[in-house]
Amino acid sequence: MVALRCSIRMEVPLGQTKELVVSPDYIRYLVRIANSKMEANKRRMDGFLDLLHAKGTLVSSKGCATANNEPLVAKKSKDSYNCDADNNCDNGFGESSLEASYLESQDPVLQHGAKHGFGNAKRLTQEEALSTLSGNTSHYLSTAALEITGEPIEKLFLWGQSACALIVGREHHILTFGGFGGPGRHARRNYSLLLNHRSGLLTELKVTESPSPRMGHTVTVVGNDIYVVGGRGGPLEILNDVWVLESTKNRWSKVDCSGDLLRPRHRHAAAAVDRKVYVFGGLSDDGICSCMNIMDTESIQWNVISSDDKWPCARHSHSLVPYGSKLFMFGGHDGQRAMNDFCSFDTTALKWNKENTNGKAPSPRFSHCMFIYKDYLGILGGCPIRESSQEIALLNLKHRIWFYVSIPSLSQYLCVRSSSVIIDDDLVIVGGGASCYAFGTRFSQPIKIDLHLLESIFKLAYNKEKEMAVQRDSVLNVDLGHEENCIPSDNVKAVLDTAALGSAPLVLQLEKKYAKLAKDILKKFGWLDLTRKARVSQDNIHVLFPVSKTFHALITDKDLKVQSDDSCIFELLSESKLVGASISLQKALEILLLCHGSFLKDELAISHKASKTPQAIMRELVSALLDRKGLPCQLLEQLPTRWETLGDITVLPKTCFKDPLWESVREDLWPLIAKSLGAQRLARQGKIAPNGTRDSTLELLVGNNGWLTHHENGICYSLDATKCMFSSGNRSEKLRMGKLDCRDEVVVDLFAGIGYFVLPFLVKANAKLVYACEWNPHALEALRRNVMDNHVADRCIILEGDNRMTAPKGIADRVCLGLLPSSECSWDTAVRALRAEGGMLHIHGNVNDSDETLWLDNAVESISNIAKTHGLSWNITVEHVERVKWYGPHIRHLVVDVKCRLT
Ligand SMILES: C[S@@+](CC[C@H](N)C(=O)[O-])C[C@H]1O[C@@H](n2cnc3c(N)ncnc32)[C@H](O)[C@@H]1O
Repeated sequence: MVALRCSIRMEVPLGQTKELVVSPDYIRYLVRIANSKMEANKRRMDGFLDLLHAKGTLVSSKGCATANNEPLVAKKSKDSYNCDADNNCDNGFGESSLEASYLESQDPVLQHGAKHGFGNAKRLTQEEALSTLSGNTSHYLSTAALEITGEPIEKLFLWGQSACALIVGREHHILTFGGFGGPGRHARRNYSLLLNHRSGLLTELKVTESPSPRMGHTVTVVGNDIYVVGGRGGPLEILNDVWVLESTKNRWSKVDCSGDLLRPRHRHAAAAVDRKVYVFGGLSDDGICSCMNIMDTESIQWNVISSDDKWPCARHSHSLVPYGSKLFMFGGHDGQRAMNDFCSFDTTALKWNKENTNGKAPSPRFSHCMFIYKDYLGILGGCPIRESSQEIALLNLKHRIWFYVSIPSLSQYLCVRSSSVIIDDDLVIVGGGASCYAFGTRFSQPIKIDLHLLESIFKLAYNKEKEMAVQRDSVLNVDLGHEENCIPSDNVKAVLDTAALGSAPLVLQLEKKYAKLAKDILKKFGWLDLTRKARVSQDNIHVLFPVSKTFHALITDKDLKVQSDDSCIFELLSESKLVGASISLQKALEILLLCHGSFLKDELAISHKASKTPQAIMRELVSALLDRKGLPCQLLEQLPTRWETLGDITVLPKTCFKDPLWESVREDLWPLIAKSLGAQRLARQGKIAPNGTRDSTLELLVGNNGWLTHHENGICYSLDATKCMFSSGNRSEKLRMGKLDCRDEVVVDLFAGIGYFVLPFLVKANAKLVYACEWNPHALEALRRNVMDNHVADRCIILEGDNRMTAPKGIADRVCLGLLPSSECSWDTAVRALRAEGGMLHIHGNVNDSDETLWLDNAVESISNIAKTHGLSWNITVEHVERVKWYGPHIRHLVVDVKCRLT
């Protein structure tokens, strides 16, 4: 049967073997509708993109679900999800812009928002994590994308693979087997890969025999052996075979099992305890399984355990992990919906139990990852993709409390059908991805998450929870009245539980009648925190004064005694007497105590603090650093107020951190800046070198290498940003070139670079052929990669060397001359490249705004003269002038489209 998938859940049958079931007219009708919908969709997307540009708010935004946050799910049949992908999508707009010139401080269009991922490749210190916590932000754990060397990273672009930890030599590695995806045409795979998560080295295990290609199988470690069970080799090939890899011998061998054999299945879950592999659930040809099959790896025998009333329901795409003699199971899909039940299987009693836990249980999901790290069980990712995809749900197995650690950068990775492996303190996530009809297939890069702070985070979260419970029970009032010589207890009620108040900003709450008096005293002694506002409480009875920590410390000092017989205090309570009166600090404190004050956390300030901008976070962190190092706070004026992102590198403008004093703290500084901006890698822009190769002088501040992939206008540009420039200011011009219709044209780009215009000509304008001239070896390396990555290499001829020597002659319909400040050196070459009948030249140049007419006249005249000297009788006209961007004060980057026609 051939059908047209015309929307997510609707299919239109078109034909079956040797027979059309609809008329050709009907097919034409469908194609017409489909095309007009695609057109309408494109217009909407273009409009959306333009709006984002106009608002200057284009930020990196990866990993999306549908509008209602439901996953886009492919259903093969009514009641099963046995599709090859859990379908969700990437919106393809993972881009932002980088400005390479003077414009970085001038053009508001380029003032794109900051990147809001909070991933951080650096291992946080405990101190940093704690300060982050007390700052009330919840981004505690650092994530880092693994930089893969050895085998191409595409080999790891798989989902439905399975992985485990394996010791090779003395080092732990990750072994991953099978899965769907891989380099070239995606397919089910059967290669075994070894990944060193520290060095990023990826190698393929050379094995003589191997299980057949598959996905949705399991990989389970038993001692030194690794067992692969079942999986799906194809729509009609559901498997139940068992293979073992003897890690010491690099040999896979098929296990000849006996006993109550496993029904063929995929998307089951497996875990091992005491040399037995336990398999639960999965999808079989007969439906979803609910049995527990146990394979004893010593007797090589399968057993099935029958269900009882506590038996969990049938499911697939769930997860199972061993912990002592127990197996914990979470989530999965029962054919109707995603689940979030959490139960355990006791491998000694062979019984299932529903687990009782405290705190909010993780949201329902399937195809997620689950792991055990020390006494924590963690869950992350899975379908449906929603906000919770940016956090790890953690269960403290001792206290049985769920808590959550938010890692916003996780949203960049599709942790769907991925594998998670714990090695030491690292959680490594390999594989995973999804496909959706609208945006195609996307695979996740391998990442690692440093878990070493988990214990501290739990303790803090736990204490905070306790503290909130204490607050809820209003037990914070500490009575001071028991002390000798103190004012009687009914006179003084101050909330003084310092530990409970922690480091939060405080307010002193007083009845309104004491407001004026208290304010005067607080002001007089500098205890009022002037950065926050005093306000009336919600009950309208009290006034809340923001107070400094010093004041809180003074008033909670044990030695503070209020002299009840000191009549002067009561006299001073009269406002008129206080004004101008000279009172001691001791007396001032005593008066305030008499006002029945209580200390509360300043919830308003806390909530403001929680939503701090990256600028504010940066200022706070750097200010503390300057303080620690004894550097002047005036340096704060050199903090950047804006930045750009290029691929995953956050690029600061070249104007920031200029003072040489910053050099002395650079080791501490750059990681802090990266942290405040949520950047994986950080760089500072340099001037584009005014040399023939227009070299980048971008300085990498955090990160090891400058290679990145930047997406713009639906094209992916890879480059080493420390070697080659990338001007986002030219974006509109790239768009304009991409909008041309070049399908019958031969184009020559005389200054191809990494493919700035070559790619729009090929990918968007569908040029028949593009000759790309370039002489910079770094740009050439990127260009070669980019034409491959954008699948246009077959229509691009790369000519290495000086275009004046290499450019073809008499064949071009269009020539692009994208060199600044001037491309005049190759105008002659451009004219000679055009066909004898003429064509179009796109001439770039930097032009003083008062000289524009002069420049245009000069261009037309020069091209006419050059044509004449080559015996070409052309009529030369200016078709269009594009003002691309301001390059410097009064200097514009212009492009003139010069049309050359045979007269
Ligand atoms: C980087 S792009 C220019 C992009 C942008 N319009 C600008 O200049 O700001 C220019 C490229 O042309 C290359 N180039 C300059 N002169 C060249 C020549 N005579 N032959 C071949 N390539 C050349 C440089 O190596 C560089 O990669």
